[in-house]
Amino acid sequence: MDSLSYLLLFALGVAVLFWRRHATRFSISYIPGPTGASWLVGNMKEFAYQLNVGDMDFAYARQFGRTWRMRHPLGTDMLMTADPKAIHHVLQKAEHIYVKRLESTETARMTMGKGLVWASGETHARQRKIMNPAFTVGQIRSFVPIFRTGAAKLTQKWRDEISAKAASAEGVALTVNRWFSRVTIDILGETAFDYNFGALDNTENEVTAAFHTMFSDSTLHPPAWDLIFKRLWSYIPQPILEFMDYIPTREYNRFRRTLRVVNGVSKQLVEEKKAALLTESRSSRDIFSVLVQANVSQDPKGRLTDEELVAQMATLVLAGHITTATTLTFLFHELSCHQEYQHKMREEIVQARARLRERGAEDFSMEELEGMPLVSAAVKETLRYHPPVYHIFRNAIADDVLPLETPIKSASGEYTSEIPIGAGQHVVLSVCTYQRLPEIWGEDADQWNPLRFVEGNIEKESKMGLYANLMAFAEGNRGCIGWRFTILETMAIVVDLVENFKFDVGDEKDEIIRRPTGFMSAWVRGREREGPQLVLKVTPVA
Ligand code: HEM
Repeated sequence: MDSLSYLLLFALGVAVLFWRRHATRFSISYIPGPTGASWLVGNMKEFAYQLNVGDMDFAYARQFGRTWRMRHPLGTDMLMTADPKAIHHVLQKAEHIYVKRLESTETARMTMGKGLVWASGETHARQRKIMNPAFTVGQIRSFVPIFRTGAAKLTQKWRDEISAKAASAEGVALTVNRWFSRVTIDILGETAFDYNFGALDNTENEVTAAFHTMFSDSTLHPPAWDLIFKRLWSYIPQPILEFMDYIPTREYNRFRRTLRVVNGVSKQLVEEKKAALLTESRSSRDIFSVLVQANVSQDPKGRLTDEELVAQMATLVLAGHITTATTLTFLFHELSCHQEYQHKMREEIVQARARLRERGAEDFSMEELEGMPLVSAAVKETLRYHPPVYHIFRNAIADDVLPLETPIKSASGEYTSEIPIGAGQHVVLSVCTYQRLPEIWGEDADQWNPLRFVEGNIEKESKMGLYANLMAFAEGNRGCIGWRFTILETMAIVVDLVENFKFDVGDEKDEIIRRPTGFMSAWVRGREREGPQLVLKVTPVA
């Protein structure tokens, strides 16, 4: 497309936007929120450029309460909420009204293809029905040995690395986030396709190389024109939006390059697996085999096409590895800052290992991993305090009334627990703020304290989300399909690493910040040029 076409598309979008804006009978401009934003970009620069993910939300929640308004580009309003009742309504009760924004689904299409994260409506229901059997408790249980093998391999790699660098009692500095990316991608290869990506063995693996820093290369510090351009997507018909595949900018080039590499590998694997399933007598348990089996047992209309099968693989590799690697990164950052807790966790694991030996068992089962209270609490608390998906974006496709637990001042000045919502209204669920509400998590909600999950009654008192009262995995029909997978995988890795190594802060001077790169990621303040990193001092435990 040439520049004139872009301009026409832009003008068309602006015209539609104005038409929609004037046509709507609903306005949320009475809801308190920051003032002084530019008409063109709204508060979106502040939103996308915050130094530390969540700082902006926490400040506004303190100033305006659990629900506030922000300006979107071109003079429109966006509703932000951390109110549990509103979140539950959007994701569960009225999820048919609050659908994913085109901006999110198009980004998903460009990065993962037309798989589960992209799909909506009936296509989503059909895809999800076929994907669900691959994520049952029984299926995840069968993956535990793979998680443990990945963890053992990482442990051995670190031992080799440390010996090569002549370990001293002081330990050796390792850039742990890169290793977490590699181990999680290898585990996904094994569990999803029964395939070895070889990321732990080979730093130059094409898939890991494509993913490495993809989001920071593409989404960190978006230019103003892109923020405005994205605002128009909701008003452009979807088939026209697919022309964005030809836009030659940093973000879109990077997405295309990564999807090309991942699709190349996925296509080859899909062909190989389909052929193997026809000839092999044993039934494989990897996700792809389960998918193909579930697919053939469906009536033809309900089946996934080959293109959709390839897209599911790219979806799982992307959605499944970056999020888990991020959780591991922040968990070990916190453990290195909380030595006492780390020490207690190690004792818990050593005792569990002793019980295992007494029984003559070889390795921890799913139940034994889940039965370590301090390990489990550290995983939950990290997902609470550092949720990799910190915002969930939705767009109302019909008029509705949003219920609130905490009332706000209405347009007439009275307090109300209901916000009239017009079709087309953007709603952002602030997961990071909900997970810091002192009324739910306690007065120390602004601190990483896993003991709240050991001593408190959080999970009994409230029933939000898929796991531990957290919104980190969302909920409803679009809630994370991989939540059990990631919890068990994280525990399996943490147990091995904490049993074998002691973790200390790499450099006391480093301030670790959470940059907004699609998912949040760990960076060192002042050294942003070096990309996402967490360097820790790692010392083998005798
Ligand atoms: C700490 C790790 C993870 C976190 C925090 C996380 C979080 C989320 C969230 C919040 C959503 C809903 C997004 C929305 O509705 O806008 C989601 C959806 C999804 N997640 Fe995860 N996820 C994690 C790990 C995984 C893993 C390991 C897999 C796969 C192996 C996975 C696969 C998916 C898929 C396919 C969806 C789309 C589900 C649908 O729309 O039906 N995730 N995840």
